[in-house]
Amino acid sequence: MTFAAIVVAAGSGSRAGGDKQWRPLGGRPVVRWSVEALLKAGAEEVIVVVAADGLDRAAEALGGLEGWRAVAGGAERADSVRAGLAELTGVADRPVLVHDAARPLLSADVIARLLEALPGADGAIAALPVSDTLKRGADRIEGTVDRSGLWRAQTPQAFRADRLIAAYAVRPEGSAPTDEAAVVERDGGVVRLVQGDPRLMKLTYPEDFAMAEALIPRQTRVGQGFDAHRWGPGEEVWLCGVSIPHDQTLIGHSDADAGLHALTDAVLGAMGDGDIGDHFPPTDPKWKGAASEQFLIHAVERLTARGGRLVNVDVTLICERPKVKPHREAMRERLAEILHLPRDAVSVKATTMERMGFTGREEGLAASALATIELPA
Ligand SMILES: Nc1ccn([C@@H]2O[C@H](COP(=O)(O)OP(=O)(O)OP(=O)(O)O)[C@@H](O)[C@H]2O)c(=O)n1
Ligand SMILES: C[C@](O)(CO)[C@H](O)COP(=O)(O)O
Repeated sequence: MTFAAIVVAAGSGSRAGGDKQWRPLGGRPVVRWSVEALLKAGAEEVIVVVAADGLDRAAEALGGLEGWRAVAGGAERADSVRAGLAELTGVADRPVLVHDAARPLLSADVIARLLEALPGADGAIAALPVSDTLKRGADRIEGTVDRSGLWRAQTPQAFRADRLIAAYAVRPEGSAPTDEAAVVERDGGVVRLVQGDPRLMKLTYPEDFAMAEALIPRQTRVGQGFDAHRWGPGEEVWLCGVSIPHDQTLIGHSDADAGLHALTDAVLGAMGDGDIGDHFPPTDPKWKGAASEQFLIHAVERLTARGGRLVNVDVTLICERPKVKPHREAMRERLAEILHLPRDAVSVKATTMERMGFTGREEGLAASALATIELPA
């Protein structure tokens, strides 16, 4: 079924500390989640209603998406919805879904349920039955409210466009309606209740962001990295971010910390984001003698920008000498610091090759690493 959508994002978000629609959630601006979900579900046009000074921010937050346009809203939510309705094009009896940008975790299932429920009614809204006992009062209980038949209204709320426009055209005295269903009910319309979704929670208070982050569906991925460097004359070697006195050093364009290089590749690998050479070409003089920590930090920053997080890392150093064990805890501590991980999520191990191969002959040292990450699905 074809439909249009209005995403209202013109509020000030004062209870959340301001500007909640532009804040990142799982690596994407809050407003982008719903616009993407509606476009993916087949919305022919999505009108995004923003504050008068928010048009540039909308362009930035929704860059790369097609099928939406922004329009300035008003002082009350109802004014913003009216501004969105005025912008609609297309057939008058087409369904329109009105949705709060502040409810980012919108699923295709909820959209489908609303569109299925609409024929034969004036509207349908996503809602959840009240499941807690309800009390009335201020600092002490004045009564217990019967919760049977009570629902918590969510958005989207779906209507035939012409029906909603007609209902909003009536402007009775009194406080502004807080949702579309109230407007259509007041106008004598029949509005159906459709099963909502707890994940459609409205971001209202600062603490709601942590809750929403936890509700984002994530996929777990594993990346692997391997690196080797040749031994040469020197007095110290850098391994996993720690300097170890030694009678040789590892030769490389940077500080040749093979442990950090393998780990950087493991993080990039888990993201499908190329390898360390793509991001820090060895031909670039900028990286000559560079501390390899910055390569790993860069990889983790790219992960964070995509809304991802590291779960654990595991590095194996392969060499006959130096003995790694005396430095292992310092390496774990340094990696835990760089990666903002608890120590028990960081493992550093070492093995010899029993004098076999290039590490056994002490021509070079090798390192292999695994990284587990979580990315928004
Ligand atoms: N004049 C307004 C007021 C609200 N909204 C939108 O309506 C949705 C639900 O409103 P609410 O969560 O209450 O947002 P704010 O009004 O922004 O929050 P607050 O009351 O804390 O300032 C939000 O997506 C908000 O951007 C809007 O488009 N125009
Ligand atoms: C529309 C709404 O999300 C339904 O629950 C809600 O009424 C909007 O929030 P507000 O705080 O009342 O503006």
